[in-house]
Amino acid sequence: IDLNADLFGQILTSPLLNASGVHCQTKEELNDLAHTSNLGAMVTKSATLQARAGNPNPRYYDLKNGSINSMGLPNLGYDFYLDYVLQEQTKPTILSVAALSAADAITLLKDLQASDYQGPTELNLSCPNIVGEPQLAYDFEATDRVLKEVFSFYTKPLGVKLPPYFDLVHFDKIAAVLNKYPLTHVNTINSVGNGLWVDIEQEQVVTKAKGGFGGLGGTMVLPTALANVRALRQRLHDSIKVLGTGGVTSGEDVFAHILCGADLVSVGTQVMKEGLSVYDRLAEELQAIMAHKGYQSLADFRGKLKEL
Ligand SMILES: O=C(O)c1[nH]c(=O)[nH]c(=O)c1Cl
Repeated sequence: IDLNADLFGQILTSPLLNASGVHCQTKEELNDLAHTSNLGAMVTKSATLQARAGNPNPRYYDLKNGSINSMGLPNLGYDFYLDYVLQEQTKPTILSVAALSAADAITLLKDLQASDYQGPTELNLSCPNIVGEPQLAYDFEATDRVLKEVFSFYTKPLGVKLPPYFDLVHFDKIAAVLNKYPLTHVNTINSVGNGLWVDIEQEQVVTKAKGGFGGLGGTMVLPTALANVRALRQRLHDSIKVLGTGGVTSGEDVFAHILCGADLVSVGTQVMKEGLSVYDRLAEELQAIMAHKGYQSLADFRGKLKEL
C-alpha cells in the first residue's frame, strides 16, 4: 500500500499537509515541519507585504470539538518567507500569501513573478479575522477582477485558499470564476468565519479581537469541509487540483476527504491539540483503512464517493 500523492509534479510519500497558519510562522516552526514524518508537504503562514503583529491576545482558543481563532494574520513578512522558500527545501513547500487590498496582492505577486522562486504559491482569499476587512472570496466579482489582473502577468504555479460556501449556487458561482484561470489548485476550506464561543463561568467571550468573533476549525467543521471539497471537485476543471482542509482528526476523516475528491489533505486544529506526531497517527490509520478495504493507492478511491 502506498500513500503517494502528487504536488504539482512532485511525488509526495504522504498526502498530508499542515493547514496554513498552524505551526508555520517562524523559522523554527518551519524547520519542525521540514523534519516531520508523514507530512508530505508543508505550507507557510500567509505572508503579507509588511510583517504583522496580528490581533491582541487571547486570539486562539481550544474547544472540545475544535477551535476558534482570530489571529489577525500575524507573520514575519513576505521577504522572510520568500527567502525561506528560496533556500534548499528538504520538503516540498507551498508559499502562502495574503493581502489587505487587491493592490497589495498585485504588488506582492508582481515581485514574486520577478523573483527566482519557481515553486507553488497559494493566494489566501479567505482570512476572516482582519478587522474591517471582508473575506474577498465571498465577493465573486471582486475575486474575478483580482484573478484577471493577477493572471495578466503571473505565469508561475498559483492556487487559491477559499472560505467555506454554504449554498449550491455559490459553489456554481465561485467555480465559474475559478475555471476561467490557469490555477494549479484550490485549497478548501479556510476556517468557518465569525463564530463565537461563550465562557459560561466568566460570562464572556474567549478571544479579544472583533468582540470575540473568530474562525472555527476542527471536528465541528468536517461536514462543511467535505461538502466544499466534493462540490468544488464536481465543478472545477480536472486541471485544478483540490486540497482538502478542515475537520481532520482521524484516518477516517482523511479517507473521507479523498473520497470526496481531495488530492491532498491539510490538518490544522488537530496539530494544535496533538502536536506534529498527529501525522504519523493519521498515516497509520489511513493505511489500515485502505488495507481493510483492499485499496493499494489513493487513486483507487479518490473522488469515488457514491450517491444513493
Ligand atoms: O487570523 C488569521 O491569521 C487567519 N485565521 C484563519 O482562520 N484563516 C486565515 O486565513 C487567517 Cl490569515
